Amino acid sequence: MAANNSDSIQEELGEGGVGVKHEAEEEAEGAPSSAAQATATTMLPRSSSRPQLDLSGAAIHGTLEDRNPTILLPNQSDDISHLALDIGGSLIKLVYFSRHAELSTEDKRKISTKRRLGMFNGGRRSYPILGGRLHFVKFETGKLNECLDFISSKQLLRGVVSGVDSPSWRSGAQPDNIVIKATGGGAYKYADLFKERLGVSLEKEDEMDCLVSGANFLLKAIRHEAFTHMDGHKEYVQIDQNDLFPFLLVNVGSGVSIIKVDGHGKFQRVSGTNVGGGTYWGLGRLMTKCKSFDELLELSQRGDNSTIDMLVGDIYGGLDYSKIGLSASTIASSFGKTISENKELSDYRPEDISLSLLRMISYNIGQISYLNALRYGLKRIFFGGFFIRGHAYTMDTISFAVNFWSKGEAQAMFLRHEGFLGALGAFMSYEKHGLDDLRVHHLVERFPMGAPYVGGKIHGPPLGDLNAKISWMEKFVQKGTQIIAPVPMGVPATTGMGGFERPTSKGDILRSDASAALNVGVLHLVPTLDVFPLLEDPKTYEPNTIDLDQDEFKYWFKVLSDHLPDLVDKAVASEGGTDDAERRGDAFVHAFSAHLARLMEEPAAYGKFGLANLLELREECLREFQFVDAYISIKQRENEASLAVLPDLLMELDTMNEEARLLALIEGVLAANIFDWGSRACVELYHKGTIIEIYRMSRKKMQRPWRIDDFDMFKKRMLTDRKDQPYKRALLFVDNSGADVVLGMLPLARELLRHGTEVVLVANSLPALNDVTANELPEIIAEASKHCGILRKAAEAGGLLVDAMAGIQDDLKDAPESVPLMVVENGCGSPCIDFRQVSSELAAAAKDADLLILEGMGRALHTNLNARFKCDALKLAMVKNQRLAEKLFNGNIYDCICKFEPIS
Ligand SMILES: CC(C)(COP(=O)(O)O)[C@@H](O)C(=O)NCCC(=O)O
Ligand SMILES: [Mn+2]
Repeated sequence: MAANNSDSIQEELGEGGVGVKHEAEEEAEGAPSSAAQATATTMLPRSSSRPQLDLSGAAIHGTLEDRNPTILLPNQSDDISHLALDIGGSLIKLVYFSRHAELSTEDKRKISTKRRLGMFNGGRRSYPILGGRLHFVKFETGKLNECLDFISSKQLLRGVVSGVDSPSWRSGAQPDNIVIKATGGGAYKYADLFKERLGVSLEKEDEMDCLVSGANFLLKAIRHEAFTHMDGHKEYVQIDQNDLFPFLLVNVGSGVSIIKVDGHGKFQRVSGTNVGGGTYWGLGRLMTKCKSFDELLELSQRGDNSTIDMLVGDIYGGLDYSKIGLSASTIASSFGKTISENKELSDYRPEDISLSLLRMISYNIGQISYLNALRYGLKRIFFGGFFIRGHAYTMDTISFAVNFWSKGEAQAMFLRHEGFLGALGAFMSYEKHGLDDLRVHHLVERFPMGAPYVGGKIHGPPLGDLNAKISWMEKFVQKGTQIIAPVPMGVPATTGMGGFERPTSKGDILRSDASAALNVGVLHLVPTLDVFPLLEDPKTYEPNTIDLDQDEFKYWFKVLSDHLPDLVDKAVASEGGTDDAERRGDAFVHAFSAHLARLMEEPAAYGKFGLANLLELREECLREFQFVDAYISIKQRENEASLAVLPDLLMELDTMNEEARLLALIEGVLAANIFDWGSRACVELYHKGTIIEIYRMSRKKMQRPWRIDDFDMFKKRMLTDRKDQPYKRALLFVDNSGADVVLGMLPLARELLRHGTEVVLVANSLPALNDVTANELPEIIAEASKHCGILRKAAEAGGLLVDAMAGIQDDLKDAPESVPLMVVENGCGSPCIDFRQVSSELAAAAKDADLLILEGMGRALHTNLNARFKCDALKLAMVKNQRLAEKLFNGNIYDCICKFEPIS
């Protein structure tokens, strides 16, 4: 039976603790020193893959009372590379790309590591675009001027190519030479206006071509793009790239196009119908006086179509027509009831009219689509176009029709970027931009603050200007409940038509498009992210260990909400505790809480969401409000304190024999993993002792067997079975700063180096809680190297000590060549790691690795506990959460996990 550390750890610190306040805690409560501040800003450059847009001067147009205020961003200064348009009958869809700032100059360490890893001339495709964001914006065609203003005010033409195939990424071409890609009928109709107003020519792209290439791109490059929607339940569909074609693509715009897609560029428009979104909007506008499509759609939510539609029951005196399987509530004839009643239009409720119209048109589209799928023997139908708008009833109705008539054989699927297929296709048609070769892991979806809180109309990308963002947040706080609360709806009594039963939608949880707008974030193009090559099977790999079902989500919602006050205190202090920092802190709390509330209401709102995503979302929100590194001073304090005792620890270890030392090293890693500022229980412990006291106590409690204890197996591999064949290269995924890395992982790295194993320390690219980052490691290693020849030689060999050791006397000149110690960044800014998206540096380092050591709860328990690799893997962590310990191991908080998974 595994030992239970929990009581003893609490007791030891509760009673035995000397009552000295944790040093880092003191620092965190006050403003950090200016030195700490300076380091915070100089040591941690913003990630090249996650830049901030400079959108100063952004203004919300309209009053605080507006539900959907227009936002104009006049001084957009990003280097916009491409812009493409789909000008439809009702809406103009605009897709544009903003390129990231130049990558910062590589430092010596990185260059040296890359050389060593053979990363130069690595044969990687080089993208003309190094990284950036794809933005999605829409305008009503009737308000074309707004679109033109938007393009010119945001200088979207600055980087557009002149001469389509020779992109000039930087300079603005003379307006007369500018050509932009456009599709849809408006590309013809409004060509002169574009020339006149903006001086640009529209290069027309075939609409069907664009729809298909847009859909193919989305299905290929975005992980959770397609989903089913039945009975109010949304489920993301994993698309197998090798089994995508053929499918039916139904684009429901003003009219409807039905296209059979057989491959990239291989398709045929097989049918269509003139009864589409334009019909709904046009008839609806005439009949209800609604001012916008969204208003009409929202009206339908409160409608009851039985007052307008003729039902089977109306004909059969309230009875079913059971002989042909029609229940009394089936719609026999849309709008049929109105012929027998002596009523005027004004006698009908606009809500009911809107719902009858919506049902009529959705069923019709579903039915025609099904018939075409039947015609060609297709099982999958993807629906796109702005008619759908993420509207639950529309999707349910279409799905119901497809399912009913095909008797479950065919499946209706929807796309999150449904309205932008044509515009994306036009965008893709620019040649040589390199986007055609993107894969799922190259696009990361983020949810910057601008995106979540718009009710459909944001004219521009997410707010990049901090002030605008905060005002937006403050505004959101006032409007928040309105936006995030479920839309109250009555369950309509009847819906079917021509043989359809009504969908059994859970009416009260369905919602309008207002918040479905959330589902489209901004796609970040991150061409440097790779699939980790040592994953045994990337296709079946699932990073998250536990499923965030409703219950689980509720629990983590509470954990993260409870942690917020403490986190925001630290974050504000890390930025000097100024008024500005306070204001940003408030905005951060509201933003993160709003995301949590949104997810609580609809867990699938942002695609398939696991605990790793939730923890990353918190970090993203902090970054969104420019909290660069909330735990910076805590990390520095803990590093200093740990480095001070490292020489003693190393000396003690060196007195042991190999076996005892290996055990002490693994114990050391597990014990030091207690320094985790993301765990509530641990943070409470820190009040009860100094860093060193807690570390000593934690070590003392390391009784074996641990909850999972494969140490003997690991020891056998290291010291007995293949002692003469040491591992060639070990990747050590390090976790927290301070004792965790200094007293835990570094001594273990040293031991591996001693065995002749090259060691690559893999650390976060961006800060997350108190995790150590790749930028911070070289300095820590340089400090540690002052007291340890093994580390020093290896660090020198790994190019880590370029300048840091200047002035230190060289007593190792004659020592033999050492295997190198290197540092690479993992590409993440989260406490967890998703091995489908890692930095190219890490992917290159993995090439010759035959041992992985994953450390910490985030990387080895929340994610990757069940991940299988192509080489030996050792997973080490202390479980610092009672519920997780019970759930995963039937154990207790502070249990330790040492899981060794050799490949043979
Ligand atoms: C955020 C963490 C995954 C970090 O753990 P680590 O990887 O540093 O070991 C962990 O602290 C955690 O799951 N915390 C939340 C649960 C809690 O407060 O108990
Ligand atoms: Mn951590």
